[in-house]
Amino acid sequence: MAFPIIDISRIDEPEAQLDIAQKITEASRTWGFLLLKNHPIPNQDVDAMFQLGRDFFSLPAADKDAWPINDKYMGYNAPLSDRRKDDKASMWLAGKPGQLQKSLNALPPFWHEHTAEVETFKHACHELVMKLLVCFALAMDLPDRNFFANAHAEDAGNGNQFRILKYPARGNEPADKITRMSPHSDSGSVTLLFQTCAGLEVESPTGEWVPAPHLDDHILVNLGDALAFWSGGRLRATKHRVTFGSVPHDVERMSMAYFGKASDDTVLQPLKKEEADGSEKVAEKYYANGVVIQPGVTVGDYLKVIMNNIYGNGGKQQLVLETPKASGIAV
Ligand SMILES: O=C(O)CCC(=O)C(=O)O
Ligand SMILES: [Fe+2]
Repeated sequence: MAFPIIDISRIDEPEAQLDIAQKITEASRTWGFLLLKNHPIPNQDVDAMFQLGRDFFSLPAADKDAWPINDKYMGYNAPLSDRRKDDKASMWLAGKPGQLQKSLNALPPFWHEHTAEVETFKHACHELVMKLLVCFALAMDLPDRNFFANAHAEDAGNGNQFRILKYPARGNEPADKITRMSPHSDSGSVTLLFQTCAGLEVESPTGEWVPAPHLDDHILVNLGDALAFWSGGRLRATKHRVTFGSVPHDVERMSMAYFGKASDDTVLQPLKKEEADGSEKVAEKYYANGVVIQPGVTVGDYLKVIMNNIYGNGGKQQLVLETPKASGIAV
């Protein structure tokens, strides 16, 4: 089954929308990953954001290290600090619109004069996430096309997350000795992923690791566990990882991820799924990244546990070396 590539140039046209929605939703059910072609985010804005990231990461450590990622997903994540093994650095710029300018003390000074640019880019990403959420509801024939989108207001709670990543060139290290990004599924709803070159691998519908294609000017989309659970299994949160097997040893890789998530007070009650015999089945439990999600949990509570697993208590940069046994989630 070929990796899905979907042209969304006509996504706003009523005559074309249902067909595009069905293609996107089918790809999200089978692969949980797809490439968007002819999307509305200007390529020069993507390039400009990558350039900001490049300029920032090339600063001396002293200009970055004093602003580690906080529990609002803002700040810098130095190389090898995620679970002390992934060889990448990242900069988190989360929050609802306007929040970056209000949180300057959490951000390295480099970003202080770029908050407006980042906010504009995040807003464009969010608009696209909303369109995709409408597509899912349309293709699932839900009574309200905004069923998912309404829970994803851009200015709700702590807002959405945006992350710029840099994976250094691997130099003389053997490609298979380095973990770039450990296998994981994303935790929220819809992730938009921009990349400067290949390197991402995803679990195919038949369970093998396969490279996600890298095509200029396309956006990769994948789904997170909260939405997969909520959809009652109609959407798949696919495991993915980053290796450098397919990237020349002297090439660094950058990526940017916009993580659209439902507002923290959203209660996850999985949609019922009709079985072949006409009976209705509801998912009772769902395992994701060492955490159990059960019906009735809120997105906020669930994400808190995930954050804790990756970054330690309250996101205060106390690292946990082992993922704790599934616990803590209020169910
Ligand atoms: O760098 C990439 O391509 C993947 C990033 C990713 O999976 C993540 O940030 O969750
Ligand atoms: Fe991811």
